[in-house]
Amino acid sequence: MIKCKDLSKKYHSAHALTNLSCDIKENTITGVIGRNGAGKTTFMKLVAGYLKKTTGEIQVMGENPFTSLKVSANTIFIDDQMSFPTSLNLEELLDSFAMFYPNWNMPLAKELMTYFKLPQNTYIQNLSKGMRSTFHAIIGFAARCPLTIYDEPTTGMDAAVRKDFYRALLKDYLAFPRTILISSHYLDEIENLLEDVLIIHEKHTFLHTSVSKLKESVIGVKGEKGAVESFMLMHEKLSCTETMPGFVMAVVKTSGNVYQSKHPNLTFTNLSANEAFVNLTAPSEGGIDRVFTGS
Ligand SMILES: Nc1ncnc2c1ncn2[C@@H]1O[C@H](COP(=O)(O)OP(=O)(O)OP(=O)(O)O)[C@@H](O)[C@H]1O
Repeated sequence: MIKCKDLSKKYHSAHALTNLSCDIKENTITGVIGRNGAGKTTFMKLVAGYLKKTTGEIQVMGENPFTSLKVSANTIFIDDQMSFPTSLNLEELLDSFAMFYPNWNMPLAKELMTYFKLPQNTYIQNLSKGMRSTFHAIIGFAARCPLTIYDEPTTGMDAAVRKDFYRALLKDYLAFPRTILISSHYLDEIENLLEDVLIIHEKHTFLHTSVSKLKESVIGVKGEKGAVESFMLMHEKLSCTETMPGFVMAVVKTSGNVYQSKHPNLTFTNLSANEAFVNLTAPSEGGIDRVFTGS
């Protein structure tokens, strides 16, 4: 569905994305994950054809998305910047979407509006931030576009609405499989939804893999400082914190199985996808604590 090779984008002289490569299969849900400013929005806007690449290759549905009617007719991009005519109420907006999107599912849109208590006779400018995001999400579900891109779709949603949104996303995907890209800073909330993650770090592809492989790529090791330090000699250390005097908890990269029986004096823990991501992309040892050292 999406193939990129050495894709780069510059805004004037500023590099927003550098040599990103990936191959995203049809009918998968991929989390586009990265720290602030990593290049996620830029990547997704290139995929949607909203931006023109600077160099490299990008093909979506076999075409250059920037000049492709096929891509624009089969893609929806949901973010908090969507703008609509303010003279139309929500019901009239839904009617207009039905004209744009061939797979539009009006009964689903109306049921979701009722469930999320969005009055159809109100206007977009009268919605709160979270309600507006919910309305955008409903458009994403009901449009049923073969390529559906959500850029931080849960902005402003409270925890209960976010939970419902994720559940609705999964249910709707199972009912109508399509290719979904979703960027979020809440990887811990969405990791169960995702098949793959595309981690963009410092403006290029850092990792494109399954969620389970991401989790397997790191491990937590706890124990007496000396024992952990000897273990770390054989593995790439990502972080190490003292838990109590003489004892530490480290996170290391693993390239294969680590057997507890071979290290009886250490305790190994599996990390969540989010913990793995945070450790793999941590800026430097010491983190924020370093800023306050001595101040
Ligand atoms: N219109 C623009 N002009 C100049 N630089 C830009 C523009 N848009 C984005 N950038 C820069 O490109 C880089 C990538 O931005 P982008 O918005 O793609 O990141 P992001 O991963 O979506 O960030 P966030 O998680 O904070 O939303 C950043 O360094 C940003 O400052």
